[in-house]
Amino acid sequence: QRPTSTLSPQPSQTGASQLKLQLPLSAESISRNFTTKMPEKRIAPTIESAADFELKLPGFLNKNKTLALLLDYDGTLAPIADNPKKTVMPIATEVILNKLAKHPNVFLAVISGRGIRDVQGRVGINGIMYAGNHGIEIESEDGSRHDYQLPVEVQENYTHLVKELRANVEKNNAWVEDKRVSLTYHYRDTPVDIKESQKQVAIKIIEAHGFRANQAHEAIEAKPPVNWHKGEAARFILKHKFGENWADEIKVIFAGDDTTDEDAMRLLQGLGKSFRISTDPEIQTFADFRLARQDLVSDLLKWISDAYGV
Ligand SMILES: O=P(O)(O)OC[C@H]1O[C@H](O[C@H]2O[C@H](CO)[C@@H](O)[C@H](O)[C@H]2O)[C@H](O)[C@@H](O)[C@@H]1O
Repeated sequence: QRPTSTLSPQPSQTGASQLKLQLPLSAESISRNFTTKMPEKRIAPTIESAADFELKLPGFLNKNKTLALLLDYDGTLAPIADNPKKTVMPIATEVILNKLAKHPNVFLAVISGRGIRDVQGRVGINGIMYAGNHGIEIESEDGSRHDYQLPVEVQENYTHLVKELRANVEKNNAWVEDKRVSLTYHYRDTPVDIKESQKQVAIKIIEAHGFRANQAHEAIEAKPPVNWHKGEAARFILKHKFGENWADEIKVIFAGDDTTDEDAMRLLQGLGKSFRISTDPEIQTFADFRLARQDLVSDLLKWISDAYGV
């Protein structure tokens, strides 16, 4: 039988007595903790071509050092499609990703807002780590699970939330994607003149149930009110795989395109390099770089595979 574990609540949920468990262990990490400024969003330097990766990050990659590559799925590995069932990864991305997954010095994890089985099926690579539902569900390469346990009250509120959204705003071509612990309210095909008002009603219902409403692409992500998100999931994955001092041992790259990816970009600031995919030159982000187009993700992977001799 495969091992399972329940992820422990964070200090903000359990009281200060648990704070000591959060202290980093190495002297280097402790000093980094005290000298690092609070991360702030800003307009990040832009990467606009394949050549920009090495130009703007000279010598960052080193084939003798392990690289943890943490990637979002929708809008990152696969371009945004008008329906979640229609997404596909470009062939170039799929080919390089499969090769990188086999490299002994590359560790690959996909961290998605989708349900975990959904994203696993779409990426289709065995033997890598996956996180679904914005990190609430995590599955290691060997199939062992590390699920964040939602409080019973939150689970009950979730059930009511799905029902109420369906009854009130699942209309005019808008629909609810129920992912068991979080949901996405899709309104792309709602007529323009009622789109905004219907979306605002959906947000009110989500917030009335204590859930967080995050803007996504023609959709609202309703996430449970817990201190667990893609950032905590990324940190858990890195600790689980490489130990407490992961930041001293490995290189980390994260790429994502959405507001929910910003949690990972924020927590990884100064510890790795992150890329926010966005066509908006004014976008404020915690990422180190903005990728001007989704197709630059294939170039990012190519830059990595060249450096690692894949
Ligand atoms: O964290 P991700 O892997 O980026 O997943 C985020 C959400 O992606 C999906 O919705 C988005 O992509 C769809 C397909 O391109 C698009 O039709 C939709 O408008 C986007 O919001 C997915 O349906 C959600 O469950 C994920 O949370």
